[in-house]
Amino acid sequence: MKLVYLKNLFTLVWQYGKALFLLSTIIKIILGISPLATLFIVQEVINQVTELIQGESVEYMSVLFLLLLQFAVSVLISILNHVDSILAIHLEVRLDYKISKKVSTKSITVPFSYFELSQFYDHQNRIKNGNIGTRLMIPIKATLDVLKYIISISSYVIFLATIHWGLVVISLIAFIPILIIKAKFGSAKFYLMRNQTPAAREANYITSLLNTRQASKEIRLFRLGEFLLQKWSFLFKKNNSQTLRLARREYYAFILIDLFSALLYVAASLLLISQISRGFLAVGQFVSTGQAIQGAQSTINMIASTLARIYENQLYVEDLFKYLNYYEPTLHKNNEQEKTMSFPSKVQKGINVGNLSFYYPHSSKKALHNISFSVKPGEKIAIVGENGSGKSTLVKCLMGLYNNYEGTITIDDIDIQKIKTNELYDQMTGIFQDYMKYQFTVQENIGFGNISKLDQLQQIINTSEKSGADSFVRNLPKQYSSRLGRLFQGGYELSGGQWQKIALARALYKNAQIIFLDEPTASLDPLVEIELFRQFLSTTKDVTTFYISHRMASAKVAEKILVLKNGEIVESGSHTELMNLQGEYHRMYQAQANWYLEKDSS
Ligand SMILES: Nc1ncnc2c1ncn2[C@@H]1O[C@H](COP(=O)(O)OP(=O)(O)OP(=O)(O)O)[C@@H](O)[C@H]1O
Repeated sequence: MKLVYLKNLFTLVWQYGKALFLLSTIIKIILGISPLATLFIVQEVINQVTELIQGESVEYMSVLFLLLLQFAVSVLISILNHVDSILAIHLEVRLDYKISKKVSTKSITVPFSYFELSQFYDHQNRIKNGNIGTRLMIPIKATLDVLKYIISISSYVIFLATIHWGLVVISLIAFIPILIIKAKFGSAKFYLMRNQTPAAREANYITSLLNTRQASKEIRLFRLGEFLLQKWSFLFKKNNSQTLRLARREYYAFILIDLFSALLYVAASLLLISQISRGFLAVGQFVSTGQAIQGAQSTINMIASTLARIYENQLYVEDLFKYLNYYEPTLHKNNEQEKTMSFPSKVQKGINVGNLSFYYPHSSKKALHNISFSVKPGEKIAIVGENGSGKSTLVKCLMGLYNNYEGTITIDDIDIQKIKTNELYDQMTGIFQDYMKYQFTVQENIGFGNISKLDQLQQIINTSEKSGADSFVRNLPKQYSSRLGRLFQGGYELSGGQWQKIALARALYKNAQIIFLDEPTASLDPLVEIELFRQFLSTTKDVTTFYISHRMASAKVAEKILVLKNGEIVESGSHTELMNLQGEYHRMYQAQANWYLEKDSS
C-alpha cells in the first residue's frame, strides 16, 4: 500500500476542510469509546435488576438513574452518528468541487498532443468514473472509522482481559485471515477495473453512438443497429463475466471466514461456560461479556473490511494523483517558465518555417517532412494537397498546438516555442475542420472568439455580418439570444453551412494578426464560398491568413500557394506560377476544372 498518496489526500482534506475534519475526528473518538460505556452500564443495570428480583436491597433511584444514563448514551450516539454523516457530506461536496476543478484544469492545461494518447484518455476516463468527492471520501471516512474501531477494540480487549486472557486471544486470532482475504480482493477488484477500462470505454462509446441524434441517421440508413448492439453486448458481457467470476471467488472466501469466526465463537462460549461453572461470573458480567465477544468480533471484521476498503480506494487515490501529475516528457519541449518572449505587437518580418518535421505521438510515420517556407505579414497563403498530405498537421504546428517537432517556426525571428502561450493565442485565431457547435446562444457562439468581449453585442453583430451569419440570425426568434443546437430545450438547429458561418464569425471576432482557416467553407456552395472569401480577404488585409481548401478556385485568390504531398512541400508559388509549372498543382486544378466543365455540359 503506497501511503504517500493517502497522505497527499489527507493534506488536501486538511487544506480544504480543517474544521470539518477535526470535528469529525473528535466525534469518531467519542463513538469509539461509546461501546465500552454501554457495556458497563448494561452490566450494572442487569446486576442491579437481578438483585432487585432476588429481593436484595437495591436503591430504585439508582436503577432508574442507570436506565436514564443508558438512554442518554444511546441518544448521544445516535445524534453523533447523524452529525458525523452531515459533516462527511459537507466535506465530500467540498472535495468534489475542489478536486473536480483540479481534474478539469489539468484537461485544459496539458499540451494538445496529450489528446492523441489513448492511455491519457483511459486514465481520464477512470478518474471521472463516478463522483470524485464520494470516491475520495471513502478512504477518509474509512481511516477515521479505523481510528474509531481501534479505540472500540482496545476497550473490548481491556474489558475481556478482566474476565479471561483466552477471550482476548480468541478475538484477535480472527483478525489475520479476514484482513488478508479482504485486502487481496480489494486490490484484485481495482486491477480488474483498470484492465477493463479500454473495453468499458468502447462499450460506452457504442452506447453514446446508439443514443445520439447525429449517429442515428447513419445507424438507420446502413442498418448498423444490430451490429453495434452485438459489439456492445460482447464488450459488456466480457467485462461482466470477469466481474462476476471475481465476486464468486470473493464470496466463497467470505463463507470460509464466516465458518472460521463461528468456530472461534464456539471456543469463546465454552470458555465462558467454564467460568460460570466455577462461579467467576455474575449475570450482568456474563451478558456483557457475551456482548463484548460479539462486539470484538464484529469490530475486527469491520477493521479488516475497512482496511481493505482503504486499500482498494487508495489505489483510486493513487490513480487520481498520478493523473493530476501526468507528465509525458517527450511532449513538453518548453515549459511555461521558459516561454519568456512576447508576441510582436505588429509583425514586421513575417513567419519563417525551417526544416519542419513532425511525428504524431506513438506513430512511426512522419506526418511532415522537411517543410521550409516564409510568409510576409498580411500575406494570404493557401495550402492545398490530397487527403492525408499533412495540411491540417502543418496548420496545427504553426498554431503552436504541437511543440514536439523538429526544425523551427519563427515569427519576426522569435521561436514560437519561446513566446508566452497566452500571447501566442491572443494573436492567432482560426476555424478547424471539426469546429465546435456550442449548444449556447448565438452571442456566446460568436463571442467565445474573444471572451473578454463576450458582452459587446454590436461588435458581435458587425463580425457576424462579415461572416455572412447575420442574415439568418436575424430571422431567429430571439436573434442573438437564441440558443443553438438541439441538446437543450428551446434550442434551434442550424444547417451545416449556417453553423460554419457562425464558426467563421467566432474566428473573426478576435483581432488577431494571424488567422488559420482549415476548410472553413466546406459546407458552403462554391459560389457562396468564393464570394465569402473575397469579402473576407478585403476585410482582413493586414491579417496573415493560412487557409486550407479542397476547392482549387478558392486557392487561386491566394498570393502564395503551398502544395503538399506525403507531408512534403512539392511546389509553391502564385496560381499563375504553379499553372505554368504544369506540375502537381496544375494536375489538381485541371482535374477539378474538367469535372465542373463535364458537369456543366452533361
Ligand atoms: N491524431 C493523429 N494521430 C496520428 N496520425 C495522424 C493524426 N492526425 C493525422 N494523422 C496522420 O497524419 C497525416 C496527415 O494528416 P492531416 O490531417 O494533416 O492531413 P490533411 O492533408 O489535412 O488531410 P485532409 O485533407 O483529409 O484533411 C495522415 O497520414 C494522417 O493519417
